[in-house]
Amino acid sequence: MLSKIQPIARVICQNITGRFIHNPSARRTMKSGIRFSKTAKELPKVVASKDYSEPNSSWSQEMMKLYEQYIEKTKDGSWKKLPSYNRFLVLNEDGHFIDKFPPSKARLFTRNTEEEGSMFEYVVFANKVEKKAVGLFQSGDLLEGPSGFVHGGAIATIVDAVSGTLATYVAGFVMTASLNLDYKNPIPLGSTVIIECQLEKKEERKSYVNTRVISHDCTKLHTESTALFVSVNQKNPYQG
Ligand SMILES: CCCCCCCCCC(=O)SCCNC(=O)CCNC(=O)[C@H](O)C(C)(C)COP(=O)(O)OP(=O)(O)OC[C@H]1O[C@@H](n2cnc3c(N)ncnc32)[C@H](O)[C@@H]1OP(=O)(O)O
Repeated sequence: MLSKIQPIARVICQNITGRFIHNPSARRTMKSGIRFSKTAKELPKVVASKDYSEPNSSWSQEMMKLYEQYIEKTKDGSWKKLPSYNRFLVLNEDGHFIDKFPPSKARLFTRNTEEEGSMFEYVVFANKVEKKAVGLFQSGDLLEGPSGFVHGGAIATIVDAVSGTLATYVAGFVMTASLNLDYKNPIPLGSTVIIECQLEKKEERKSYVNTRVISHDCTKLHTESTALFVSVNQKNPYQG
């Protein structure tokens, strides 16, 4: 088992709480719902990789200004900046990687390029008490749909990613069961928008999230969305 998982372990390192798995011998229950048992000490050390939600030179002034506003909000502990990597680590309840983990070339769809600014530049902040998340999203040239505007599928992707992050943050491992979008106004390619997500209600395994995508200056509503996320045993999604 160990020889199989070592190559994967070098690449991935994420849990949604932002805590890295640098101490495999620790026995604890992660807030994400991914449970580590004492057998986790058999796992190789997992090394942190790049946090793609850190600012880079492609970020616009608008993106940076909003980022700094939200960083300010993290200072009293009410909001938390969630890190973002290009793989998602899933362990079973015994602390081992699940059998059907994607091959090592797999990348999170929204983090699949090293070319800064070309696709999805985004960062997510979350407030657990208020059950809210805010995504700051700057669209890159490779996300074009209608000339000069962002593709509707790319908008759905980033709304799914940010609202799904909120659902994961409050409910643990989830899958998107439904995602409904109303496109109100096109998003200019290259612009920065704010993605505001609110957990509307949670009923047992079901988390309902409402989302609004607005312009960086809050003057225009671009998209509205409702989504249902269903909590699943983390082993299920990869069982054929
Ligand atoms: C770094 C972190 C990043 C996090 C962000 C990630 C965002 C991206 C997330 C994704 O893209 S996930 C990929 C896209 N989604 C899928 O491929 C999911 C495919 N569907 C499934 O796997 C299953 O249908 C699902 C897990 C959603 C539910 O199957 P289950 O067998 O586990 O549950 P079940 O069918 O019993 O439904 C549980 C409850 O949800 C309800 N439900 C399920 N699907 C529904 C639906 N579509 N609409 C309304 N209700 C639904 C269902 O009625 C039931 O309600 P009750 O408990 O009240 O009876």
